[in-house]
Amino acid sequence: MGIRLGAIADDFTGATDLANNLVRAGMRVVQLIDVPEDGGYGLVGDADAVVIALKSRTVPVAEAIDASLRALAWLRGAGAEQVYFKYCSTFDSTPAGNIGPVAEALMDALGTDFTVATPAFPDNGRTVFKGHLFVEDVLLSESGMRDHPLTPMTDSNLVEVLGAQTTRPVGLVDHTVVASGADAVRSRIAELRSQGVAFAIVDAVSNDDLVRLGEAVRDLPLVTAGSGLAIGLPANWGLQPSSSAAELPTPFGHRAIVSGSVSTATNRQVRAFLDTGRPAFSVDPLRIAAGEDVAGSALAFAEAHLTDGPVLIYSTEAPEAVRGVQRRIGAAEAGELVERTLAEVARGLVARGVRQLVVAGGETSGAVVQALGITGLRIGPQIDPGVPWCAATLPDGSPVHLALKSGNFGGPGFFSAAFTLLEPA
Ligand SMILES: Nc1ncnc2c1ncn2[C@@H]1O[C@H](COP(=O)(O)OP(=O)(O)OP(=O)(O)O)[C@@H](O)[C@H]1O
Ligand SMILES: O=C(O)[C@@H](O)C(=O)CO
Repeated sequence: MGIRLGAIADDFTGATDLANNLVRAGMRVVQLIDVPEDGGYGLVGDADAVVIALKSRTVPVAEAIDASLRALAWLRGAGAEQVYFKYCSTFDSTPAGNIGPVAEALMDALGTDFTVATPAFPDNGRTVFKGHLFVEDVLLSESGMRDHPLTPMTDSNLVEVLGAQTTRPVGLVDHTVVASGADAVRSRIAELRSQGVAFAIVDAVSNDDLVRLGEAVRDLPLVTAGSGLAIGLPANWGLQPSSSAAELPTPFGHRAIVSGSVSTATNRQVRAFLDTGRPAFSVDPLRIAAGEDVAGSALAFAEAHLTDGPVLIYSTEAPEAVRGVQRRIGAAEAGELVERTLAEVARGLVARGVRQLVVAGGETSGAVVQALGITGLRIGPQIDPGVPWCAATLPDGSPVHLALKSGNFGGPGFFSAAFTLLEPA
């Protein structure tokens, strides 16, 4: 039997976020890092859903389309009955894309003329009302996303934002319809379709809205969304929440955290961890740029402290300090140097017996997972909304537990809470 749902996520931590919501709603899920070469269908096992993690959010449009179509072909080969294109709950994109152009390419490949779009994820404060996206209590355009270096979001009206990225008409299924139930949503979709509308932004302010929407989109070959819509889909295959969907092997080994995220939530989490007095090593990008062996120093520090871990290795700094570094050595250069160093640190930690590793930051997670040679993740229990523990196998065959945290996810005590969750009850 093939998989039920095949998903394509435009970044690493976003893929884990989606997989987490599917698991919580009852699906067994495998997350793959990029499209497997040479088939690789053996990785699927007994999974109900496969999420392929791409790094396509901010690459040139043609590259994003190409990677997404390769992922689609693989998922269809695995038997996917429905396809889910996952983007960020803050709709991270520019007028050039990549959400609109990728969605259009997937629609064409699937031979469908219509899909829905909603980044709503109420558990993390993302809601859509009258087509406008809110982050907690403020409009997207008034949130921190307005200053994002790559995808500044200065318009909260998603009908307009998506409209600028696609040649096809964009409509709205508004909240009065969603609140009336799945049949009302289906009727509205039929009406929009008859008017030649190709995309419908769908309002959702609660999990109940997403469950109703999930039921309504049962027969669409393609859905596009943040991770929120995932809570409404497994029931379409008769699957119900069950703790066995999130079972992972027993964890062992040393514990560490690698944080290259510079987001507000991670800054708070690093401060809270430092306040506990546990061992922590700060990675300074300027020392890396000066040619010092910062990874070596970090690993020497970690080695001395792993037995009283978790140990934190972090480059996380407040925006002011990050801007200062970027002015000195350039944003792209700083990012690359830090990612390379933290990836080397992660490899060294694993070589020193770390088998429970938390990584903070989407780009950082991508660099770490690639450096560790991991090709797939089995999704386990949720630490905080959007962030589960995962189990993976290293190239030498040994197991490792990983938690890949999006920059803005998780409560202040996330780092300590993550390890507590793995302890026997
Ligand atoms: N102190 C620093 N100075 C400059 N750049 C840094 C510093 N620390 C980390 N970086 C870079 O900033 C980028 C952070 O991106 P990353 O995606 O890992 O985290 P994030 O943006 O906070 O989280 P997310 O993308 O999950 O929302 C990386 O390229 C990282 O290498
Ligand atoms: O949807 C979200 O907010 C996250 O899964 C994400 O994509 C962060 O990069």
